[in-house]
Amino acid sequence: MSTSTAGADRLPIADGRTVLREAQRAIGRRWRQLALLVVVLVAAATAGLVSPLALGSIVDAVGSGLRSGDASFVWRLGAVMAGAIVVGAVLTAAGVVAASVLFERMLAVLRERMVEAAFALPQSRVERAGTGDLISRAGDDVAEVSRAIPSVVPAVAGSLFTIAVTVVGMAVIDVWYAVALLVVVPVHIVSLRWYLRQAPGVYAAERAAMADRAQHLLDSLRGLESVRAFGLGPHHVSRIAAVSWSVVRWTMRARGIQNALYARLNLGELLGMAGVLVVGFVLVAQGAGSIGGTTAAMLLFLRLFGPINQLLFVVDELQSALASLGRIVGVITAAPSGGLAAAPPGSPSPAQVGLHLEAVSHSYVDGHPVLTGIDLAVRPGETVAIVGASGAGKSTLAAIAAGVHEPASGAVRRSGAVVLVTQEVHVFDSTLRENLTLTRPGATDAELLTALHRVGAERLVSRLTRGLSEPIGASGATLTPAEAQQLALARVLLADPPIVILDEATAEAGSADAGRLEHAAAVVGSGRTVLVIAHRLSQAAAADRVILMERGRIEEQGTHADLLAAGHRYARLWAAWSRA
Ligand SMILES: Nc1ncnc2c1ncn2[C@@H]1O[C@H](COP(=O)(O)OP(=O)(O)OP(=O)(O)O)[C@@H](O)[C@H]1O
Repeated sequence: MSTSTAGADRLPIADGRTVLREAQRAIGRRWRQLALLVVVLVAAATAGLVSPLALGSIVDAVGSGLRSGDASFVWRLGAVMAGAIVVGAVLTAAGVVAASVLFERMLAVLRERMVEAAFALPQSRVERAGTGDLISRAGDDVAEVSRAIPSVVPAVAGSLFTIAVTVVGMAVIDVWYAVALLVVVPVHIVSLRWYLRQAPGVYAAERAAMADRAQHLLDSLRGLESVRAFGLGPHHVSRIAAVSWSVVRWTMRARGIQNALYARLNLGELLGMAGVLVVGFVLVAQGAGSIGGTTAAMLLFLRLFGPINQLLFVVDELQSALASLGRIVGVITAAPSGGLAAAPPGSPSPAQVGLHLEAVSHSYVDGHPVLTGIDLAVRPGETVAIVGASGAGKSTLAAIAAGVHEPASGAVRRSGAVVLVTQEVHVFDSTLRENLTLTRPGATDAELLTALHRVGAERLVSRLTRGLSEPIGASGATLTPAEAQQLALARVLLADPPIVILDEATAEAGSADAGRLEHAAAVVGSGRTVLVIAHRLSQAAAADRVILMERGRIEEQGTHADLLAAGHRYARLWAAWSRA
C-alpha cells in the first residue's frame, strides 16, 4: 500500500452544527436524564446562596448590637448554613457524576459510530487522507475528548447555573450590586471574543500537526526494512524531528494564547470587585443599604468568580475538545451513508441484482485509465470468472466491485454484504480460534472445525498440537501461503456473505495445493454470487460465465463453451493453457 500521497486529501472536519446534530443523536432517548440533571444543578447552585446571605444577616445583627440572649439566632443561622453546605455538596456531587456518565455515554456512542464509519470508508479514501490522520483521530482526538469530559462537563454545567442563580441573589440584596457586575461583562466578552478568534485555528493546527507526526512515524515504521536497506535512517529521523518541532511550535502558541486569556480575566475580576465595593460604599453612606448587605453581596461576588473563571478556563479545554469532536464526527460524515448506491429508476430490484457494475471507469493516475466503461451484471447465485493478461485491470475491477476502491466514474450495486478474498491474508497474532471467530463472533468450536474441513484444512488442524487453541501469526505457528488461503476461505464460510469476490485465491500455491484451493473456493462460492479472478483457466471453465479483459476493457464474454466455439482470444488462451 502506498502512503506517498498521504495527507493530500484529509478527511473532513465537521462544523459546529453537524457536531451538535450528531451529539443529539448520540444522546438519543436520554432527554429525561438531561432534564433531571438541570434540576439537580439549579438546586445545588441555589443551596450555595444560603451561606453568604446568612453571613450578611449575622453581620447586620452584630452591627445593630446583638443582645446576649440572641446568640441562639446566630446558632440557628449557623445550622442553616451547615445544612445548606451539605445539601449543596451532595447535589453538586450527584450532578457532576450524572453529567459525566451522560456525556461519557454520548462519547461512547460517537466513538462506536466513528469506528463503524472508518471501516465503511473505501480504502482509497483512507489512503488519500493518510492512515495517520485516521489513527490520530481514533487515538489523539478520542483521548482529548475523553480527558476533557470529566473536567469540562461538570464545570460548564455547574458554573452556568451558579452564575445565573448568584446574579439573581445579588439583585435581591440590591439591584445596584447586579449592575456593578456589568463592569465585568464587557471585559470578559472582549477577552472571550479575542480568544475564540485566535484559539480554534491554533488548536486545529496543533491537531493537524499531531496527525502529520503520526503519519510520518507510521510511514517510517512500515517501511523500516527499506529505510534500513537504503540507509535512509537519518533522513527519516530529520523528517520526524521537523514534524515534531511543528507540534511543539503550535503547542507553544496555544499555551501563549491561554496565558493571555488568563491575564485579561484577572483584570475583569479586579474591576468587578472594585465596582461592588463602590456600590456598597455609596449605598451604606446614603443609608440605602446595610453593611451586612454589602458583606453578603461581596461574598456572593467572590463566590461568582470561581464559576466564571472555571467556565472561561474550560472554554479553552472546551475549544480543544470541540476541535477533536469535529474531527471524530468528520469521520462519521465521511463514510458513505447508505453503503449501497441507490438504484436508478427502472433498474432491477436488489434481489435480481447480485452484483452490478455500470459504466465503471477508473484510473490511479490521471490520463492513465485502468478500467474503461465496464458494464457487468452478475446474477444472484451466478459465478463469473475474469481472465486476462497481467495489468489488464482484473484486481482493480475486483477491488471496485468489493467497495475497497471507489470508481472514478460509474456505479456499483450489490444485493448484500460482500467479502473480498485476496492473496494477502492477514493472520492475526492470536489463536486459530480467534482468527476465525472474528468473522462470526460466538461461533462454536464445532462450527469452526466444520468450516476448516469444508475448505480442506484438515492438515492444518492436525498439524497444530493445540488445535483451535494454538497461537498462530507473528508469535505463534507460521502458516504456509496455502494454509493462509484456507483460513481466509474458512472465514468467508463463517461470515456467510451473499457475494464473494475471489482475487488470485489460488495463485500463490504450488500445483497440488492449487487444485485443493480451487476446490475449496468452489465450496465457498456454492450458493453465492461469485466474481473470481481466474489465474488458472480451469476456474474459468468451471464458472457460469467468463469475461476476458484487455487493457481495462471487456473484450469477450460468454460461457466457456461459447467462447471456445467463437475461436477468438479466449479459445487461443485455453488451447495454450491446456497444452501446458
Ligand atoms: N495502487 C495503484 N496505483 C497505481 N497504479 C496501479 C495501482 N494498482 C494497480 N495499478 C496499475 O493498474 C493497472 C491494472 O492493475 P491490476 O492489478 O488491476 O491488473 P491485473 O489484471 O489484476 O494484473 P495482475 O494480474 O498482474 O495483478 C496496472 O498497470 C497497474 O500497474
